[in-house]
Amino acid sequence: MIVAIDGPSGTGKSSTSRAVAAKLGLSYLDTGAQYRAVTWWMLRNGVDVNDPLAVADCAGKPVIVSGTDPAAPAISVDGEDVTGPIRTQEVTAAVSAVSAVPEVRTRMVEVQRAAAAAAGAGIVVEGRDIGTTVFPRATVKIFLTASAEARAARRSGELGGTQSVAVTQAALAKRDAADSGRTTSPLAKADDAIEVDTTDLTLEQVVERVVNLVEEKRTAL
Ligand SMILES: Nc1ncnc2c1ncn2[C@@H]1O[C@H](COP(=O)(O)OP(=O)(O)O)[C@@H](O)[C@H]1O
Ligand SMILES: Nc1ccn([C@H]2C[C@H](O)[C@@H](COP(=O)(O)OP(=O)(O)O)O2)c(=O)n1
Repeated sequence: MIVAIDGPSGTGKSSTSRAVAAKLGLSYLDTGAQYRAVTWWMLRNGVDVNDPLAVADCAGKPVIVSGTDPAAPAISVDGEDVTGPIRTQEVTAAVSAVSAVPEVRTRMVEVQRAAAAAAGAGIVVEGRDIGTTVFPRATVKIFLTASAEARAARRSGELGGTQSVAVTQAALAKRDAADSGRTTSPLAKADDAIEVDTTDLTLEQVVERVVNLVEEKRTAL
């Protein structure tokens, strides 16, 4: 059982995926955290993140290990826990450039498929290209959306008011454009994904909808 949850930033992928995995007794994988971890490694090692050749050259170096427990998702690079450090604005600003490099993606997709193969009951995997590229035969594919205003308000809330909603909205738009516009495996809705607009739904409502969709599919299998 593979549940693929894709969508742009701030649509509720992480919160929804964790809650759905916990409710259904499935594993959970945050692929965005993996791209952030590679980006953190590049910055730490002085690699020019805007030079795709330099990034490609060392794409195979960082060893990324992701926990798959929805109650405590953790991620390490070369044995160092980077769960906190991968959320800095510096990493957020650089992650789209790093994740556009094909060599980085090839490496991460291997890690993602291995995590799914190791998950006993099944796994909820969230990202940008899970339904299109990583698991094109996923059991259920969900594509979350929300208005630009709602997404910026949510993210800005998370940053504790340290950044205005307008600045956050501009940064999200820039990242979405880069993620949707890249050549390799861009952010996209799979043809057979079910779109859920979360703008006017509470998190609980979104979780309930996704759990129902997964259970309908399970019954039909
Ligand atoms: N339906 C919703 N309504 C209101 N806030 C939400 C909803 N879904 C998620 N959030 C909040 O929005 C923020 C971003 O959610 P997150 O799950 O990290 O999104 P994503 O993984 O798509 O970037 C979090 O603070 C989360 O609690
Ligand atoms: N499957 C994925 C997941 C994320 N990415 C890239 C593109 C995103 O801007 C970054 C960070 O993803 P993440 O899900 O952590 O982003 P947000 O939580 O929405 O801020 O990683 C990707 O290219 N492919």
